[in-house]
Amino acid sequence: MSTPESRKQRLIEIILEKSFKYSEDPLFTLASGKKSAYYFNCKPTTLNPEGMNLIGGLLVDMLADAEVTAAGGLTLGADPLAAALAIISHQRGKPIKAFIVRKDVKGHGTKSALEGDVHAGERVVVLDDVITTGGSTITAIERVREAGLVVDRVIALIDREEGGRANIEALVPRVDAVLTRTEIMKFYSGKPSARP
Ligand SMILES: O=P(O)(O)OC[C@H]1O[C@H](OP(=O)(O)OP(=O)(O)O)[C@H](O)[C@@H]1O
Ligand SMILES: O=C(O)c1cc(=O)[nH]c(=O)[nH]1
Repeated sequence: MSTPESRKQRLIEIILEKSFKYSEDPLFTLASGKKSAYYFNCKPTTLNPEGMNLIGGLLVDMLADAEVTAAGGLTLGADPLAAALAIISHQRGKPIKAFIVRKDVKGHGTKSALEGDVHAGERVVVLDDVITTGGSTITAIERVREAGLVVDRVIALIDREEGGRANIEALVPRVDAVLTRTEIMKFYSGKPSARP
């Protein structure tokens, strides 16, 4: 039978196989403008059927005691996480709705910043696939609050452990990560010289 630890272990394997990239020349440019020799392109994991199923289950476990009605974050990284959580939470009998925070407020029609069946006063989780500086997550938190929702906590798939978590903790009481960079890199078998 699978345990949360064995499911996390399998998720790490998928991330290392599909999402971890290393390059010293050229370096990756990050959302914050920082440069890095490594990059987690999470989409091949978060859009993978097994990856989605594992992520949805792990998020449901992490939210077992949370009184929240919905989860979502800044598009695009958060979207597959929110969808996976919505489906698995429904299957487990405690549904958590998905929502999407637009990068740009829609210029016509509803002119909305948030998409989904969410309403002012609801208690929600803000998701992100990666936290580096926390800037993207903080943008999502601000938009969510502007819409009148209450942020219960933040959950990221991967915390790169570069200070972003502390930046978010200044705004939200609780910030969790499914995995940290350290937990993932323990299982990286690339050249030692290529370790971030
Ligand atoms: O903590 P930060 O310094 O903000 O960096 C992390 C953010 O960077 C990536 O988003 P990106 O801007 O690449 O957008 P995408 O998800 O639309 O690809 C990732 O999905 C996080 O949201
Ligand atoms: O900081 C970022 O922009 C970033 C880092 C990373 O590893 N993965 C990602 O999607 N974004």
